[in-house]
Amino acid sequence: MTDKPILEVQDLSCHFVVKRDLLGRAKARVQAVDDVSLRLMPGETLAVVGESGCGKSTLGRLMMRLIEPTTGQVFLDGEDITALSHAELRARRRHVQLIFQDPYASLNPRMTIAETIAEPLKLYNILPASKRRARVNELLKLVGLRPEQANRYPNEFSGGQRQRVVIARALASEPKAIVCDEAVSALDVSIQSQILNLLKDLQARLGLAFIFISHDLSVVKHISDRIAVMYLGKLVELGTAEQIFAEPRHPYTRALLSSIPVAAARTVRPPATERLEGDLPSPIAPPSGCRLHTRCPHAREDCKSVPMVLEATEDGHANACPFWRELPLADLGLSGREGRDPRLEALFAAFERFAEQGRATP
Ligand SMILES: Nc1ncnc2c1ncn2[C@@H]1O[C@H](COP(=O)(O)OP(=O)(O)OP(=O)(O)O)[C@@H](O)[C@H]1O
Repeated sequence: MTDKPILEVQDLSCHFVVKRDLLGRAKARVQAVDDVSLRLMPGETLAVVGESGCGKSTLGRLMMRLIEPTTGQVFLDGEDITALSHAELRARRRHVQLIFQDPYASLNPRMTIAETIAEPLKLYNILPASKRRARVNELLKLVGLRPEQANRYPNEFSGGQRQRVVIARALASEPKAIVCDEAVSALDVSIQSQILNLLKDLQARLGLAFIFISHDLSVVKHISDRIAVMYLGKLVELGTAEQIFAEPRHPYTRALLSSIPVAAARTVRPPATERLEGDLPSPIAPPSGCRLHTRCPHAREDCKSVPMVLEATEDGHANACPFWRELPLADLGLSGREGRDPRLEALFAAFERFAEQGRATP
């Protein structure tokens, strides 16, 4: 890895206007992303996690300038893409690709797989028409599909195969980074691990960097180098996957981790010091100070006014709770939880039962 980020966002905010007065002036805004700074290094996987509505997808789209930031900048390979014209931006977009959750919705049902994968080759003028088919075949093989499948339509493929096609199309533009927005969430658990393995394999072969957006901490643990945790548009913690799982510091991260179910049929209720109270506040009028204070089990008076800024310790592990050293922390029992995705547990249990039956049959 070099020390120059492939993608960087600085003080990035996106406030959507959701209500206007008769004169068209903004009356209410959703603070979807608020003052976020992050760097993605070449070849790295950075996960962005948090509850639904915390701003993960908006952040992913801002990184590609698919939506315009309210304030802040996005740098791609050192170049500020928020300052580019739309024509200039189009040329740069090939370097960052986006993979969505739903492989059904992101493929055109009227285009063959070959046409779909060849699209970026044509759009970005990467190859002349005569060489595109050979490249499509290469890309199909790279994602574990067969060139003979190239003339088929998306409806002839399973969910996992379609996601492979989406990945092949993303690779066609030779990106340096891919934003995976809940890229495996819609897939069965066994297919999820195949796609995750494929992404890891492609990363090793092609030196790709990934932003991996997910609400599922047990998925990101195994594939991420670093993890950024978001709450109500703000970054609350940032560290290596090991730091986040071994020593979660922010009460929000701790609550997220302690709510990972331990086993398929058994969930352990987290201790009161690690549980959030109440519902997610409205992002239109987020709480003052630390946005978590209305739900935090450790909240004190100061939290209503304390600025929500990431502070890093020497090891680079950053979090936005200035009081984290003083928190009376319970043992989260993470050694029993880490990576124990309940769906995987169910799958392993099914395998074991199957093996048992096999042994019992003469
Ligand atoms: N175009 C939009 N106009 C108005 N509000 C929006 C728009 N897009 C997103 N939001 C709001 O911004 C906030 C963040 O949404 P976002 O989709 O980024 O969250 P998320 O963490 O990705 O959630 P999910 O996992 O459910 O997709 C939410 O309150 C959402 O309702």
